[in-house]
Amino acid sequence: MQRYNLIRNGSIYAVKNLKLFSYTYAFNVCSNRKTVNNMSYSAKIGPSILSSDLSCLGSECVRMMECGADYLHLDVMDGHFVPNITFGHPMVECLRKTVGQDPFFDMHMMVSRPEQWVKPMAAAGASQYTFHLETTTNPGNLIKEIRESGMKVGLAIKPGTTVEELAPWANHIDMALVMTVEPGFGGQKFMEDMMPKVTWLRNQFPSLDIEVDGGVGPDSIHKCAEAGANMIVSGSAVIGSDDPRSVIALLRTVVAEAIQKRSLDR
Ligand SMILES: O=C(CO)[C@@H](O)[C@H](O)COP(=O)(O)O
Ligand SMILES: [Fe+2]
Repeated sequence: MQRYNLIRNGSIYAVKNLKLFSYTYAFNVCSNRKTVNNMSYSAKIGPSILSSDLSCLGSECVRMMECGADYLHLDVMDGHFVPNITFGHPMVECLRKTVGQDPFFDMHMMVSRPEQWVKPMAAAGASQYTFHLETTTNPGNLIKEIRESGMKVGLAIKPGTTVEELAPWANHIDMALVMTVEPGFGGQKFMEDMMPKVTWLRNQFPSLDIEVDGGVGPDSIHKCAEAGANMIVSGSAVIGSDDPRSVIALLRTVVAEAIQKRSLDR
């Protein structure tokens, strides 16, 4: 019942924007892509597999891709930067063999000394290396090392870190990650008070991929989309659902509609 209501709300939102839909049909939410007004990002949903049965990670990754995920968000925790431990590059190597070369692996590196895992993660098949600004004194050098290893660069900030601290690096990275929970555990409550960071980043850097992570699901996606996030990590809301395909589709539709609206408002 709850899912039905949310989807209905999504439809009401679409009807309100019917006028926008008519003359932008060529690049509407069906293609999930727009390139007008120098904005070139799209809505992407990346399930966090942290909430899945960890003894079945390979099949869970395959299942998420089959349910329409755009990418996979893999949470690496070292028990030092965060009070929890997950897995490292050997697991990524196994997952890559299981899912094949296509799925995009966004590595959320919740580790101290992220420099030490760049090369092993690249060799294991990681697509993007998202490190925390709080963990290094030399982000510029780390960004360079990640690029030289052939991966995309993501830069994450914890709730207590200001977005102004991230800003000097924004033109040098592929994606900014605004954490919407304290990193360390899945299933926490979404922190709505992080949304001004997303809004600020979207205004300052109109083409940047902006990811939100933590407590994001059908109840919080409208806030994220309106603020300007386009890469959506969702763990328990997707993995714990009886119908992950519908949840992924709903999240993507809400974000795609917000992107389209923003492009036309400019
Ligand atoms: O990085 C983290 C937590 O530290 C996240 O990726 C969570 O694992 C997302 O799970 P939900 O909050 O959506 O359940
Ligand atoms: Fe994460």
